[in-house]
Formats: sequence, structure tokens, C-alpha cells
Amino acid sequence: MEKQEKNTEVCPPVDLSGEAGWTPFDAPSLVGASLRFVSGEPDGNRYRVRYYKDDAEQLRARIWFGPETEGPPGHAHGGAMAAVLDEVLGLAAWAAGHSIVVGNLNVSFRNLLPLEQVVTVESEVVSAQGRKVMVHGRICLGETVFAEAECLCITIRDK
Ligand SMILES: CCCCCCCCCC(=O)SCCNC(=O)CCNC(=O)[C@H](O)C(C)(C)COP(=O)(O)OP(=O)(O)OC[C@H]1O[C@@H](n2cnc3c(N)ncnc32)[C@H](O)[C@@H]1OP(=O)(O)O
Repeated sequence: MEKQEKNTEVCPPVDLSGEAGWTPFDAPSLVGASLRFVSGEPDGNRYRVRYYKDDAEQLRARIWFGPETEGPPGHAHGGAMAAVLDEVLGLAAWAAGHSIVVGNLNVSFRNLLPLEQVVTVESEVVSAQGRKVMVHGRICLGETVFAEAECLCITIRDK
């Protein structure tokens, strides 16, 4: 059987700039440098991401799904979208002052997401009661929603 060659060419730079009124958000200075799965290769072929807060202080991300996130031909893998929602919505709870891990993530895939396109992740912390913090979010571009999620975050117990 013929072995398929892996394409190792690095994709060209992409524009991850935010919208008017957004301010850059430094995720590693809040949670450390451990979030490498999504954010760890800013010039690579998996994801490229940049975080912002909007004028309502909600976390936003501009994200490019590279060829290494492929699932259906030419489009992002559902797990790749779920990983992004896990990171961004969890981070949104941290950015709102809650030290959490994600306990439950419910994702609905609404449209196929074409690769090598910059999209937006929106998030909103909708409630915080006891140890439970609910964050909603979606991956979208203009009016098109690719995936939306409800994320139940649980605050970490004091050791
Ligand atoms: C340090 C920097 C981190 C930055 C992170 C940002 C983004 C990254 C996000 C992630 O990827 S986190 C990694 C994925 N998540 C995990 O691996 C979490 C693994 N699970 C756990 O560690 C524990 O199960 C958990 C802390 C979520 C809960 O365990 P606990 O023993 O502390 O809590 P407990 O089971 O007593 O539950 C507390 C409450 O939460 C509820 N709960 C817990 N897990 C739930 C769940 N999965 N679904 C629904 N409800 C849940 C539970 O019913 C209960 O409700 P009540 O108080 O009303 O009784």
C-alpha cells in the first residue's frame, strides 16, 4: 500500500485582530501556560487563537482552525470544536473570577466549519450559584453559528 506523505508546510499568517471595543486578554498570566492543546502553537497548523474581552467584559476569541483540525474533508472535526469551547468557556469563568474546572460540556454542532477560516468564539457567564458556574458560548462568523455550547463549571475545592 502506498504511504501517504504528511504535508509539513506551515500555513501563511492569518489576521486574528479583534473588533472595535475589544481589548487583548492575556490568558497565560491568569491561568498559567498549561493551555497548550488549543493555544500552544500560535504559528502552527492546528489552531491559532487570540483572546479578547469585549466592552461588556465578556471573553471573546478569534480562532483559526488549521488543516490539522480536519474531520469531514475540508472542515473542522467536531472534537476540535468541542476542545475550543472547553478551553474558551472554562477560561471565561476564570476571567470572571471563578477558579474552576469544566464538569459538563454540552455541544450542538450547527454547521460544518470550513478549515483555514478565522471565526469568533463568544462567551457569556450566565450564572454562578454555590460551586456551579454556567457559561454559554458559540463559535460563529457573522450570522452563521458553527457550534454552540452550555458549559457547567465547578469551582475547585480548597485543598
Ligand atoms: C489551572 C488553569 C485551568 C484553566 C482551565 C480553563 C479551561 C480548561 C477547561 C478544562 O478542560 S478542565 C478539564 C476537564 N475537566 C475535568 O477534567 C474535570 C474532572 N472532574 C472533576 O475534577 C470533578 O468531577 C469535579 C471537580 C467537576 C467535581 O468533583 P467534586 O467532588 O469537587 O464535586 P461534587 O461531585 O461534590 O459536585 C459538586 C456539585 O457539582 C455538581 N456536578 C459535579 N460534576 C458535575 C457534572 N459533570 N455534571 C453535572 N453536575 C455536576 C454535583 O452534582 C454537585 O452539585 P450539588 O452541590 O447541587 O449536589
